[in-house]
Parts: sequence; C-alpha cells; structure tokens
Amino acid sequence: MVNITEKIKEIEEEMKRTQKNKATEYHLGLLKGKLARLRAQLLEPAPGASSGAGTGFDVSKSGDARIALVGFPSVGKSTFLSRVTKTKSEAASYAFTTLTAIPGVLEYGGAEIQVLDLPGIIEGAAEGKGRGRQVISAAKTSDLILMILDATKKAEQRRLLEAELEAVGIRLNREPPNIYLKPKKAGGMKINFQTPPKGGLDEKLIYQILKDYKMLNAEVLIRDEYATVDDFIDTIMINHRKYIKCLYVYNKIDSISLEHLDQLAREPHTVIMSCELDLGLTDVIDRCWEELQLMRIYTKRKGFEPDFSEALIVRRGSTIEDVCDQVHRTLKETFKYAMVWGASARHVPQRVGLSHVVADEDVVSIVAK
Ligand SMILES: Nc1nc2c(ncn2[C@@H]2O[C@H](COP(=O)(O)OP(=O)(O)OP(=O)(O)O)[C@@H](O)[C@H]2O)c(=O)[nH]1
Ligand SMILES: [K+]
Ligand SMILES: [Mg+2]
Repeated sequence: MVNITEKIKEIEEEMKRTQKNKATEYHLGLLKGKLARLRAQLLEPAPGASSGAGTGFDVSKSGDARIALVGFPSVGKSTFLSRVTKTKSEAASYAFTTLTAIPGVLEYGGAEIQVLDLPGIIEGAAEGKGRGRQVISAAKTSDLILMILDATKKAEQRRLLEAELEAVGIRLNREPPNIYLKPKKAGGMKINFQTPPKGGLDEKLIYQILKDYKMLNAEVLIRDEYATVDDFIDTIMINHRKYIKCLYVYNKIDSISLEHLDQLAREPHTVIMSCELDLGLTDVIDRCWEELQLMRIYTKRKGFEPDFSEALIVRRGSTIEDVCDQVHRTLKETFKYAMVWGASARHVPQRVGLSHVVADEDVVSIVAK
C-alpha cells in the first residue's frame, strides 16, 4: 500500500517537473496513464479485507434514489440531514463530529430519497487520509452528490474537493467520453478518428498508452474531435469510472455579504442556503429532485378515479414498460394496451403500447389481455 502511494507521489512530482510542450506530450500522456492505473490499484480492497461491512459505511440502499453529502469537515452536512429528514445526526463546531455514514429519508412528491450524511473529508482523502477512501466509496454509490461547501471559506475549497473525487474516478456532471475502444485477441491496433482531432490525441499517443496497458490488439474510434488524453484514459479505465451528477451547495450564507452571496449563486450547478436560518432549504430539495430526474406516475383502475395517494417513481425517459415493471415483475406478460392521461398524451386519454414514453404526473391505466 505504502508502495503504491509513494509511486503515485513520484509520478505526480515528475508531472509537475515536466514542462508542457509538444516534445513532452507523449511522456506526460504515459505518466497520466500510469497514474490512473496506480490510483485504481489503491482503491482495490486489500486481500482478505471485508467490503466495508462493520466499519459503519455499509448502509444498504433504500428508496427511489440515493444522495450523498460530501464536504470538508464542519461545513454543515449533519445539520442539513437533520433539517431535511427525521434522522438526527450530531452536529458540532469541531471537525469530524460524524464518523460513520448516517442515512436519512427525504420524502418528496411521493418518492423516498435516501440521504447519506458522511464524515468530512480532507485533502489527500483519495490517497487514504482520514476515512477518505470509505467516504468516497460511499459517494460513488449515489445517484447525486451534494457537495456541501462553506460560503465563508476560500473559493479554492470547491476545486480541492473536486480533485479528490476526480482522483478516485468520479466524474461530476459529465458524460462518458465518446470514444469506442474494443480490445481484441489478435489483429494489432486499428486506430481511427471520425474527424481530425483537436484535443491533443493522435495515433502515436494512443498506441503508446495502449501498449503501456499491455493492450496490443484493439480497435479504437475517436468520435469526439475534442477528446483529450484524459478522456482516452477514462475510456480504458471505464470500469473504474463513475459518472455522477453533482449539485454544489453553499451553506452558512447567513455569515457572508450580499455581494458575495450573489456571486456564489451564479456559479453553475449551484444552490445557496443557511441551515441555521432555515433559508433556501426547499430550493436545495427542489433542485435535487430536478437533478435526480425522477417522475411520479399515478395509476388508475378501469372505472375508478386515479389513485393520487401513491405514485410510482420512475426515471426520466421511462416507458410504459418501465411503469409495468414498477407495478409487478410479470405485468407486461399480460399487457394488452395502456390508456394515458397527462403531458405525454397527444390527446386524452391516449391508447398506447409498451414503448410509449411517459411524462411527470401522467395517469396510466393498464389493460391486461
Ligand atoms: N453560521 C452557520 N453555521 C452553521 C450553519 N449550518 C451549520 N452550522 C454550524 O456549523 C458547525 C458544523 O456543523 P455540522 O453539521 O456538524 O457540520 P458537518 O459538515 O457535519 O461536520 P463533520 O461531521 O465534522 O464533518 C456547527 O457548529 C453548526 O451549528 C449555517 O447555516 N450557518
Ligand atoms: K462538525
Ligand atoms: Mg457531520
């Protein structure tokens, strides 16, 4: 373990020493590839180690989605959890008040969203400082990361925290690179670009990185002209990457100037709040709901009024088939057609099949054979 950490440090230092220019491009690319491999190794559980069971981080997933609260110590993560759920998580002015993962349930529009309060992380968390690694592993299992930031602290906290998450393979508010990579048993390397590359990748660099990963037979198609060497390494390491949405939440706005507050609120993917004064919390929750892209679908039995007391929760883009699956595993086997009232219907009610895409708050009546 110490060895890997030391190797990582060495490579990071070599990268810092190396001037960025055309001549060092390949060397830097290879170093990035090595670094990615070592970081993935660092996250592999030690042989014989348990999966985190018994360490206070093995909270099972429940509800319709999971939100993880990630941040430096004492930014107000536990205060937030206690405000928005019925769970009470101890809050205090000293760092590392929270030592394990504490789950709470946020009820919203008929959905139950699990909110996970986590210990604060510090710089170097990705390399295992504090409980950084467990915290980050827990964050990796979430559908949305709420990055809680202290509005009274320096602006760089956001970048530092992002770097820690990046280092363990979490990619925030991004899509996987548009690169096709298929390892083969034989046939050498076939490297193609859909359009001339503009992001710094070229055939030689790709070849060298793949060789360094001991991939000598592969088919590569770079579909995105702006793809970078980092994107290419992410594609090789795709099984170690997690693409997660992130909402940046600045807490403690009760303690900053109006100008500063206004400036923070304009940053992308950002919301501001004060847990102490109970300001902006409903905004935060509304934004979480939007980011999670969940929808409520109400069911209706033939001859009855729709049942608005209980919603089925599905992801945006879901079809009648997904709705059936939510009701019962075998429902679609006897499915004949569905009637739909609401925003997705061209006229109400509309008779539709399994592939019809539903909208938030649609009413659906399923007719069986
Ligand atoms: N001024 C101000 N203080 C707040 C606010 N929210 C929380 N605090 C205070 O900030 C301190 C830390 O709050 P916690 O909820 O323990 O923070 P945490 O992020 O859970 O901390 P750790 O578990 O130690 O990582 C406490 O003294 C809270 O009372 C806020 O909106 N404004
Ligand atoms: K604290
Ligand atoms: Mg806490």
